[in-house]
Amino acid sequence: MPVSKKPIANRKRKRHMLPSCRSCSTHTRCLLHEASKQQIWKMFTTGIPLQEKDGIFPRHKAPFITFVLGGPGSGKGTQCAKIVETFGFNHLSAGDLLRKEIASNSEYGSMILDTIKEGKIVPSEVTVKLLRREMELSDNHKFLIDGFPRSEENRRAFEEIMEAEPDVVLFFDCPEEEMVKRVLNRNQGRVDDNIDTIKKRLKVFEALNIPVIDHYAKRGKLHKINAVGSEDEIFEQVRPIFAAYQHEAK
Ligand SMILES: Nc1ncnc2c1ncn2[C@@H]1O[C@H](COP(=O)(O)OP(=O)(O)OP(=O)(O)O)[C@@H](O)[C@H]1O
Ligand SMILES: Nc1ccn([C@H]2C[C@H](O)[C@@H](COP(=O)(O)O)O2)c(=O)n1
Ligand SMILES: [Mg+2]
Repeated sequence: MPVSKKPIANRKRKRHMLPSCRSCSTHTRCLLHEASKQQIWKMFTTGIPLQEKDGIFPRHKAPFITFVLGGPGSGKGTQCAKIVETFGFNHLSAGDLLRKEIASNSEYGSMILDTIKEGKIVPSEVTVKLLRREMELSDNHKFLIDGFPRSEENRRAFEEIMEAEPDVVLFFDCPEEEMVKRVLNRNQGRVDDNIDTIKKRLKVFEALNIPVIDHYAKRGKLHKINAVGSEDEIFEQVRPIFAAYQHEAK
């Protein structure tokens, strides 16, 4: 499933619209440039436009963040596609971003591949860095963050690094036997779609993801969806959640 509708070339161009350091003409890393990016992020998460003197193009909208949770094969990606179509969100799948890192032979690629094959969770700083990069490059302030946070460590890292919390958390609640059936029928060539890895992923989901779900339930942010039924039936439970927020998220 594509992570972004925009071609890479356009996304790169957008990054170049960001100001470079005042003291150099390149976009290479330097302390001033890093500070400038920090300012952009601060503004992005607070929604407070920077002043003219900051030398940064102002963005006026605070991000609207939805976390999409559920076990392996519960239908997160399928429902995200429908939410994008109906409500115009930018869909960021943590799993897709990690698989892209593997495919691009990045410095973390082999570690990510080993972790995914084992059904375990990739260290949070890697995943949060990938999400943050996509969010910084996005023109769209409405984000669906699919398959994240997978653990309390993921959740805390996001809150600390991004200085942001989700507005909405969706939980697709699906029985294990249904999830196993769906994953084994998925046929997308994923290295983790085999019975051994699925069993491990289900254990990791119970041990690490359920506490995150409980956390957001206690904070009144969780929307539990019954993930059994046709795709359209499930979407009819999702639709009113975003319809209610549509004004706020615009
Ligand atoms: N309501 C549904 N009924 C039957 N099959 C479904 C339903 N929703 C999705 N599927 C199918 O189940 C499989 C898993 O769905 P999907 O990839 O959306 O799950 P996921 O939660 O994103 O899984 P993962 O965490 O492994 O990425 C896909 O083949 C999808 O077409
Ligand atoms: N926050 C995340 C999300 C995903 N991963 C790894 C481990 C998952 O089993 C795999 C596939 O994710 P999915 O496409 O099923 O959402 O990616 C992770 O480590 N941390
Ligand atoms: Mg998925």
